[in-house]
Amino acid sequence: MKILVTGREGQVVTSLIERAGTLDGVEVVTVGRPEFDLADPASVERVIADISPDIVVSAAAYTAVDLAEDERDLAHAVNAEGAGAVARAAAKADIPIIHLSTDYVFAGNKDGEYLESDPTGPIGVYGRTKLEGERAVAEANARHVILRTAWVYSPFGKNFVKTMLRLAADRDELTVVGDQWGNPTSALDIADAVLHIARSDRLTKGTDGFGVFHLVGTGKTNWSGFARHVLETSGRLGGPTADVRDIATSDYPTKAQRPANSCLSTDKLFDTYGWRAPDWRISADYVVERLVRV
Ligand SMILES: NC(=O)C1=CN([C@@H]2O[C@H](COP(=O)(O)OP(=O)(O)OC[C@H]3O[C@@H](n4cnc5c(N)ncnc54)[C@H](OP(=O)(O)O)[C@@H]3O)[C@@H](O)[C@H]2O)C=CC1
Ligand SMILES: Cc1cn([C@H]2C[C@H](O)[C@@H](COP(=O)(O)OP(=O)(O)O[C@H]3O[C@@H](C)C(=O)[C@@H](O)[C@H]3O)O2)c(=O)[nH]c1=O
Ligand SMILES: [Mg+2]
Repeated sequence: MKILVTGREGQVVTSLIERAGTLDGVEVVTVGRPEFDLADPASVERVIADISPDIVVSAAAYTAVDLAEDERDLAHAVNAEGAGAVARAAAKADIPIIHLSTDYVFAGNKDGEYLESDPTGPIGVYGRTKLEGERAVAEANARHVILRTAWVYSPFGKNFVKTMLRLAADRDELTVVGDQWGNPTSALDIADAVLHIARSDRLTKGTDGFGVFHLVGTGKTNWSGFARHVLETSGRLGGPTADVRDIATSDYPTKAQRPANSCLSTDKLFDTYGWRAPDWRISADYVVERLVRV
């Protein structure tokens, strides 16, 4: 099976290359700039047609949440138009698409976990453009699996875990917001789920495996709880550590507003595909271990 993944150095694409390497009969081909630019729909169509994959995994996106507030047009071109172009090219080739989306499509004012059927209501440009992307994908290709994930970290690229470890190397105390709740998710777990779905009969032969699904680490925390866990594990392994002090969102001004609660229920994915992520602490420990033992 030949899987085309969009993006070259992103967390999810890098994790997919690593995890697919453990499987027989799975080939991952990555595409990225300059030949494949989501802001240039003609390049998207050309490259996907040339490679002629069995399935497309749409993992590339404009992910700079704060910068997106100032670069609305680019974020829209990449996350909405670009995603639509990828799904259209897959439809033309008569193959399914697995597309990555985000918890930031929700407003964050629900009590408890969001279901796939809950109303969306993004409160920032990034979330808004990702929601437009979901709609463009669904419209362009009936054979779509849209995976909303959240708070992604990994040994690769830029992410919150690496930021906390970097800051802890120079400071004794970090201040981190304690009033935004969500589900930390390892990109390596996302890769395992994507490969499981891509190889499942439900996707390749069935008709009930399409739609929107939530895919996040099991268990919830807030950003300060996440940071504290990461730095405790790191300290235990001899890596950088620091105390974490809870602050309020209002004490950490950012350009973009973020949801206060974007915890997602993963029952639909489990019921449909039989896959659930490990407890977020288990996955976080594995990544921290890799990061501090280099
Ligand atoms: N990071 C997170 O916390 C979360 C991410 N998601 C979603 O998951 C998916 C994967 O995220 P993640 O791996 O963390 O993303 P990263 O920010 O690590 O990587 C983004 C990828 O997109 C590529 N890219 C950006 N702009 C373009 C463009 N114009 N044309 C082609 N490629 C482009 C980058 O290319 P290059 O390799 O050249 O830099 C990179 O490979 C995204 O859809 C994201 O919205 C959802 C929830 C949380
Ligand atoms: C670095 C730092 C951040 N923070 C806060 C800011 C923010 O509310 C929270 C997380 O910061 P980040 O900038 O890493 O998070 P952010 O870029 O908002 O992460 C989001 O990225 C996009 C792509 C998604 O799709 C989301 O699921 C989510 O992962 O922590 C602190 O309180 N203290 C700190 O020292
Ligand atoms: Mg320190």
